[in-house]
Amino acid sequence: MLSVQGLTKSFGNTRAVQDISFDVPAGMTGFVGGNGAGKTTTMRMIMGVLSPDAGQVLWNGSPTNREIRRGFGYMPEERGLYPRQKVLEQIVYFGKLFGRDGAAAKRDGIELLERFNLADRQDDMLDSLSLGNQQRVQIAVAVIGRPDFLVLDEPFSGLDPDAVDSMADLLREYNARGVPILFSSHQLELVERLCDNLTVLSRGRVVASGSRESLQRSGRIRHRLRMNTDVGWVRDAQVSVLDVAGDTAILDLADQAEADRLLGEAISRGSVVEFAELVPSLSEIYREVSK
Ligand SMILES: Nc1ncnc2c1ncn2[C@@H]1O[C@H](COP(=O)(O)OP(=O)(O)OP(=O)(O)O)[C@@H](O)[C@H]1O
Repeated sequence: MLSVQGLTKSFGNTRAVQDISFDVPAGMTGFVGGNGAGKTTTMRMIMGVLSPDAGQVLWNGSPTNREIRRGFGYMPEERGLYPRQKVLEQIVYFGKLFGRDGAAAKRDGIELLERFNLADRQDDMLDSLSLGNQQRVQIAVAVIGRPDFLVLDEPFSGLDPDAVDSMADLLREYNARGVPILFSSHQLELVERLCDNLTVLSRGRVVASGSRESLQRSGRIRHRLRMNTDVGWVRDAQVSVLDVAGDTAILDLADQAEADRLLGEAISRGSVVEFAELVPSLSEIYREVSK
């Protein structure tokens, strides 16, 4: 597990991140936040590209160093590949930098290119590929060293739906092998689809962090009541009413006792068609904590 502890970083007078702490356990962790929230700065500190003003990064309980970070795969925001180098050569080159044997890196590189439908482009120059395809090569480079941990800065941006799916499949596979993944994204529907955990930054601070389950249970759970009759009466039922429209009401109930009381009153007034908890989606949680 990776732990970020109290990281702080300023650029001149700009406080990019301030005393942020969160864990990246096994599974996939979505790292979200508005423009300038501090995601890239945090990822760069995790990778040792930037040094923090304060705080530390732990990997399985030990402070990270160059050697530990050699086991981390990274897809930086500024996609740092060589435009005038052949695709496969480039993947093999990075594989060797990560200590892989050349032949093994070549074998894995070809397999990765096949997965991304790029096998026939392996001897082409990188800059002859479309941007989306260059991004697929960039992810191949991030995983060619067989990383223990993956840090991916906006891996899905600019990809078409097929490329998103093949990227997502690849990440799930690494995840299943026990590689924790931290990825940033502005695409909340993807975060919703892929993530077990979520960390939300807002203006350089962590405003929510944890498993999907714990985050969904931490706020107040809303309820939807639908009856075979008008539910306008809930306005006088001394509960917090978020919305009423005809036969349906959305309610913010304090606890089980309040839910039981409301349901009892509903039954005494007609037939209850639905009385259900509305568990928030990760996107809703994101919007709520980022206000
Ligand atoms: N090298 C730098 N020099 C000066 N300011 C910087 C530098 N890098 C980041 N910042 C500032 O730090 C803050 C956080 O930026 P960062 O790139 O980490 O945010 P982000 O969450 O990745 O944003 P985005 O979603 O727009 O990529 C911003 O105010 C940014 O302008």
